[in-house]
Amino acid sequence: MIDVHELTKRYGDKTAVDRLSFTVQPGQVTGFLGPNGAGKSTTMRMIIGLDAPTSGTVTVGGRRYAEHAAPLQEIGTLLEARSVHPGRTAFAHLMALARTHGIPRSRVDEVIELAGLGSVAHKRAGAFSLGMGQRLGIAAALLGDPEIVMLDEPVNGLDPEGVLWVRQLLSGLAAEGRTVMLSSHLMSETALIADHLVIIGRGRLLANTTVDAFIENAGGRGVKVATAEGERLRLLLSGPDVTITSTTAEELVVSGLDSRQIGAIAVEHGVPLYELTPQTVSLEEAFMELTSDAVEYHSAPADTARRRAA
Ligand SMILES: Nc1ncnc2c1ncn2[C@@H]1O[C@H](COP(=O)(O)OP(=O)(O)OP(=O)(O)O)[C@@H](O)[C@H]1O
Repeated sequence: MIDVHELTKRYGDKTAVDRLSFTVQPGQVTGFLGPNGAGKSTTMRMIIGLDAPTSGTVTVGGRRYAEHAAPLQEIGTLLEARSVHPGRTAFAHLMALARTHGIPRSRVDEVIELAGLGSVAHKRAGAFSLGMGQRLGIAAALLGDPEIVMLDEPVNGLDPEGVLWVRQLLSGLAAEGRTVMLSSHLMSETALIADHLVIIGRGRLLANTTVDAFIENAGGRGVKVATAEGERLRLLLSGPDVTITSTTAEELVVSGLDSRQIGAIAVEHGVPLYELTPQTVSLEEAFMELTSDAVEYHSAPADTARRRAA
């Protein structure tokens, strides 16, 4: 468990983190969200003692980070994906880290496999793509087989296969009872990976909620379905936990069933579909609404910018 209590960090006049309190529980994936500059990295740096709080406390597994004899085995972190010597191979980088903690070579081989780095393990890390660098960072975080894993923007730069890999990896770690925290500034992406959300803006806590509750508040997990047989499909999909609204005769928004279930029912009854789209827009909008007062730099709406330029 990570326990953040009344944590505050000031840089001169700037308050980066403002009396922030939350806990990250074991057995689930917690998404730590906020717009750029919200204070996520600063908070994570304080969690592992890279920055000293101005006030407040934070403990990792019941103790301050510095009090752990072998921190790598307590909490694995990815904070700066590119903090690898570019001339070193992935293997050499992980081996060097392992030696500082008495971790055997067999574990290095294991995390290389786990991170899908087998074919590039002996290539210089400086030549790695952003995605490969992220995988190496995640491999390093897992090296000590830690009970707590904290990753800063782990899916940044990953292709869809990489995002899926991170998702499966993190939910697997959580299922083993570990504490998993990842930061992001992308709501819809995080909602796919996380079970719980801690959302901050301007260093302050804005929401501490389950993903399901957040989605429910944002209008539910709707799926947009378009068909020429709207009325028939509505009857076929109806059920006690299903809500269906329609914007036009050919368009339904369904909650309570996912797109896979809707597609299967449509095929079973021979109803042709033109569109079957899980709606994530409302989620992103709800996040933007929640954090809008906390965004440091607002961009002008596109039409205002165009008018100004004209
Ligand atoms: N060393 C520093 N000195 C002065 N100000 C800082 C320092 N580090 C961070 N800040 C400021 O503190 C605020 C929070 O920054 P932080 O990097 O923690 O945000 P973030 O949520 O991680 O953002 P991003 O998503 O852009 O990484 C920002 O306004 C930032 O400019």
